Amino acid sequence: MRRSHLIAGIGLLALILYPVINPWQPYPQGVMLIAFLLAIQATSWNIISGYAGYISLGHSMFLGLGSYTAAIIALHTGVNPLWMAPLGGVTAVVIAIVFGSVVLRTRGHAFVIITIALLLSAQIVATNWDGLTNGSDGITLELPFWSSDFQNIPFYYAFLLLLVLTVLFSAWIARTKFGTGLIAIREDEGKAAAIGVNTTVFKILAYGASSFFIGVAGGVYAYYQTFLNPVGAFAILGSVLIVLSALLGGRGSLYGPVIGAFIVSLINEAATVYGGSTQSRVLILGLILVAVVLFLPAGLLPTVQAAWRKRHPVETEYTDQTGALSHQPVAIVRDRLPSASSGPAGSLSSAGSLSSAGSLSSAGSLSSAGPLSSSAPLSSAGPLSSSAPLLEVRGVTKRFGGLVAVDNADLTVERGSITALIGPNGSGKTTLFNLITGNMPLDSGTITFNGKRIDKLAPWTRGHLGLGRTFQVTRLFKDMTVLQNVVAPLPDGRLRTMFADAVSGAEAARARDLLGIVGLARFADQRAGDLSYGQQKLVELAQVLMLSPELILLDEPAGGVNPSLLGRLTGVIRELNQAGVTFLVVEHNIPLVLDLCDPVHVFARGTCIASGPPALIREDPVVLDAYLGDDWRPQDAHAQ
Ligand SMILES: Nc1ncnc2c1ncn2[C@@H]1O[C@H](COP(=O)(O)OP(=O)(O)OP(=O)(O)O)[C@@H](O)[C@H]1O
Repeated sequence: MRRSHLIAGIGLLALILYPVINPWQPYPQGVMLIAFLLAIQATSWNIISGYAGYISLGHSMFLGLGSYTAAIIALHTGVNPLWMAPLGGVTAVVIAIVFGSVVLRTRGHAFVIITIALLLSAQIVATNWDGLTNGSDGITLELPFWSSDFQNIPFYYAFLLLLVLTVLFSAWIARTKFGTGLIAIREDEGKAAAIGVNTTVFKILAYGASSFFIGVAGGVYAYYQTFLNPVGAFAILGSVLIVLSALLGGRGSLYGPVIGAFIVSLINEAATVYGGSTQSRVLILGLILVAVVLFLPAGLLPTVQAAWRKRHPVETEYTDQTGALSHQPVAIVRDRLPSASSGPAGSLSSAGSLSSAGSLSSAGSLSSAGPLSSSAPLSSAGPLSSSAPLLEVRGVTKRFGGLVAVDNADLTVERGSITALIGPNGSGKTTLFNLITGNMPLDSGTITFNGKRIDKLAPWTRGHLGLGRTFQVTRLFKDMTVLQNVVAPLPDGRLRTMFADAVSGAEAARARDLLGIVGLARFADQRAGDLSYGQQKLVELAQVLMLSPELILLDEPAGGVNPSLLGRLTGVIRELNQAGVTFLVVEHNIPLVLDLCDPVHVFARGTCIASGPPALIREDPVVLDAYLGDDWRPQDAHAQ
């Protein structure tokens, strides 16, 4: 990255000096400033479509909105449109946020089509709102007040300045938790919500942020052109050029859209000049688009960077299944948990059990007894003295069409327990997890967490309240590093938290501590997708711990995990439980469940048919029937 910044800095210096060295050449200056304009648009587009993964094919709408705003105000007030350009940015942001709050409810192809519809609607409004826009006759502005001898130079520097600001803005976003959240949304929106990312607000803000500098540039562009009409201002080809630039250069990277925009602008200009007709450029650009999609799906910059990394490999550690075990035995976990002297009653004794001074019913929360590291409380757990259950599910039902996946189910999770939820395949366990964490809405019933009704709350709000979960199949953000994955969760929805540095000192230290607890600290800087499946499960646990959860829902933690790593996993669960974290575990590995959990709830056909300590559950004929007999029905449980 440092090398990229250096090259970008040298390139910028050359661009600043170019008109000084070559002041009397308006044509190349004009070509360059149009390239800057396209780069501003592609870099802005990258925020919503590259970082967050919501592809907009109507982004040139914001250029038109900025142009019209500056032109209309200039026309009515007599002020130079250049000074009105920032208002073009404000208009773009307002429109983006208002419409974004509606259209961002869609995703995939639907979102792409709606953004095109928005662009065309803007064109229709501009054509028909004669009183404001002068309709299809368009608006003619005064010529620039400076000499035509160096007419392009002020525009050249204005667009270059805007481009620098846009790139800095985009780089800043990428460094914040907001940026990490956008990438999390792109990679797995459901997972992002589960780790506290308010996906609705993030997407709307990203759409707004992606429009501002385009709107400002639109104001400057109106003055550069001195004429604008609806067809030119809201042209679909403009949007296609933006998308092509970002795809060619490298969507999601910082400098990729800029590089792509420079290339596309030059090809566009060459095709227009040498291609015989302006239509030939459409054909040429279309062919380039096809070639990029087929042969350069990641874009130029990421492909070059990958080739560079291949030629200059960095020594990385081999991440075998047992790599974590061999270097960080479970015992190290104890060292990182609060010692008896580090906090009030309720700390762990050196033996790893509760000291006599504190029990699960002591007034102080174990989590508040002391952080895992000096900076980080393990859990935001409320007072453990409360005798009320931590989680209560009452009469919850969820239907998928005619299938009743969860049928009037009740479930209680006591504070400080490791509660199991077992049952045959398809009995509704994962669906119940999804209902508890808010990944899907329930049809009826109530869910109370820590005395508060949560069944109507968004998944991220439940996360902020202290409800964490892991998934049946790990859902790490595979292209982020292990450390970035662990710092990705957001503990609250405050703007201050959102715009804090993604990997800041104290937080990074806390994340490394948590990785130490699961025995993977030395893999912090490796790509998460390169870890073994079992290691990814452990990273996911560390990730959830960043939210300081009171209750962690583990969906099949042992599934697909090498037996050697399984010992570490259960060891970590026990240690965390002793430090105050409550667990609800869905698991098919029955020996593991009976060893680790108490109580055990048994689910069949969407409802709880038996509950009790493992010794009783092991012997229960109803449970054996539910697992073994296909013809079993819930009423059989009552008949026994
Ligand atoms: N999104 C969905 N749409 C339709 N049906 C679904 C959906 N999710 C789950 N189901 C159905 O609901 C029932 C319960 O599924 P669920 O995944 O909750 O069971 P489970 O007990 O977790 O199973 P397993 O142990 O195999 O993971 C199944 O019949 C499943 O096919």
